[in-house]
Amino acid sequence: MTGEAGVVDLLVVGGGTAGLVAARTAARLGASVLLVERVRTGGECLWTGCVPSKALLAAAHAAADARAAARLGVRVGDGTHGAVAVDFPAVLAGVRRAIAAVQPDDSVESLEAGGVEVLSGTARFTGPAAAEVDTGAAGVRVVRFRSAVLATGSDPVVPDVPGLAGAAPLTNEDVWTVDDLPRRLLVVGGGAIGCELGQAFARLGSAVTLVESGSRLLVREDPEAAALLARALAADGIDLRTGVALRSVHPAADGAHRAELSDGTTVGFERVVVAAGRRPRTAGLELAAAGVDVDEHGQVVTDTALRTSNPWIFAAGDVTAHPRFTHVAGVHGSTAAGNAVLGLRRRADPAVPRVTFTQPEVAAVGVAAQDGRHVLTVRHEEVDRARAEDAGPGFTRLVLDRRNRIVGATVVGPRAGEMLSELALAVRLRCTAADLAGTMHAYPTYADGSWKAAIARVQDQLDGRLARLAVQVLRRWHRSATTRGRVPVSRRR
Ligand SMILES: Cc1cc2nc3c(=O)[nH]c(=O)nc-3n(C[C@H](O)[C@H](O)[C@H](O)COP(=O)(O)OP(=O)(O)OC[C@H]3O[C@@H](n4cnc5c(N)ncnc54)[C@H](O)[C@@H]3O)c2cc1C
Ligand SMILES: NC(=O)c1ccc[n+]([C@@H]2O[C@H](COP(=O)([O-])OP(=O)(O)OC[C@H]3O[C@@H](n4cnc5c(N)ncnc54)[C@H](O)[C@@H]3O)[C@@H](O)[C@H]2O)c1
Repeated sequence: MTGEAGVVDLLVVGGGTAGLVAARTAARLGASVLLVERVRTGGECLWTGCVPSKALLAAAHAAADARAAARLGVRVGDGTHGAVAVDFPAVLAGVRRAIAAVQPDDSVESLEAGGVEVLSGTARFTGPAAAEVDTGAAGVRVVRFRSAVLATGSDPVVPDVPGLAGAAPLTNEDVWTVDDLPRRLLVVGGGAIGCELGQAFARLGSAVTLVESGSRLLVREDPEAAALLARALAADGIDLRTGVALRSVHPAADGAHRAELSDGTTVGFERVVVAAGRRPRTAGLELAAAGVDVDEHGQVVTDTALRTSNPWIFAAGDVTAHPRFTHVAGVHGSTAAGNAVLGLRRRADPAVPRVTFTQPEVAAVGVAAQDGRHVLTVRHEEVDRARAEDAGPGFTRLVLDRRNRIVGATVVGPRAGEMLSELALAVRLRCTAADLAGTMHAYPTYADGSWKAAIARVQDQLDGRLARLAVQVLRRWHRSATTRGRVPVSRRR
């Protein structure tokens, strides 16, 4: 059966974060909006990404905190490491509850209440302003559109390693469905997913080996932040193998497997999770028919206003070359929809905050420390809250440009992600170290770290030759003015 609707103002392909926000934004602007989703609205973040991983980490961190409580004089059970019991099915039930709690916000009902028409099916382009949606039993629907937002997300990459397929590798898409806690878990990849899942499973009781082919974890972040995280993961019992790639996988006794690594060593495991990067989801979309270009990695190419090579088609979220985060998908979805419906050229904000939700959290925004920039670092040893809580190593690092504007920051420690928001605002508003130093911060908070760093910079400048001269002149003038009685008595000390 083929049906043809009238021309919609905006076709949105994909009902993950980017598509949901794009559709709602356009509907709020009065446009007629059709959102096509092939599986279920909510996308990766809700079902297989942020929400389940943060729920799993909450359980894992609770187990670790209980084990570490004796350090603060609090005994759990008989106080031994094994006294903390993890009920893995109950942990997974908690993960499902977390998803169910968030799901209504992303539901078809909430979209429809916002004025969005939702069609369940798989879209493909048939021309620069036309698409077909295969709805399964209800047949194919032809859609003509004035503009469109592509928001089809990304798939996990499973490397073509001999024998790996035989070990039934898990990815973020199905790791939530394992019935039993794996006794030995191999994690392939030391990016955000590998670090978060690796720490979660280690803290819940699996013996985890993490293999990363690069020379360190979190390759896009500050090297010292990555080093601190590596120490923390090792303290959780994770066997970290960096600079080593997975070469092949072989069956072993009792349904287990043996991995051979590029350094000649082997690792035994029951289950393997692959977190080795992402691939944009464009297969079957017939982008060529729509005149939409992709780059050599298959990512949809956009300009700064998120417009593709077809001026009426925009793209947002993981399918583009932009950093793969939910907040990026949401903000870019909104920007793309606004530009598409109103004909604007608003730019996507380049200052992207990023947080890896391990313990310690690793949070960063803007540019990393590099030559030619002024870098200020305050370590946990100088932050009273960290000292009071015996928080372990961590730091705050600010990166300044030549005019003392904050252009980047990295924070490693408890609640680093919460601290980051102030620094993201500082980067966006081009605040200087003096602006941050002049903003009173509550004591004792971890944000003391960034405050102290900014104050140190201002004090540094006051120690400069010109500043010292200015202070001397001011003091002399003040002294002579008070002597001559030109300054009111109330201002004299
Ligand atoms: C384990 C994990 C943890 C994460 N944690 C975080 C985190 O803590 N914070 C953070 O910011 N980010 C996190 N991310 C990243 C975040 O999940 C993604 O960046 C974000 O969900 C991308 O949203 P999207 O809308 O671009 O894509 P998606 O959410 O993947 O949505 C795309 C949608 O398009 C649909 N679709 C695809 N093709 C078609 C078609 N032809 N027709 C119709 N529909 C189609 C798909 O079914 C899907 O629903 C995490 C990712 C993972 C894997
Ligand atoms: N907290 C968060 O915001 C959060 C959490 C999870 C994921 N994410 C997003 O999801 C995206 C995907 O995450 P990811 O961790 O899969 O990708 P990634 O690209 O960040 O990391 C993948 C890692 O796997 C390594 N690798 C690739 N092939 C390998 C092999 N054969 N053997 C050993 N190592 C190998 C790579 O060197 C790389 O370091 C990230 O870009 C991130 O933005 C965000």
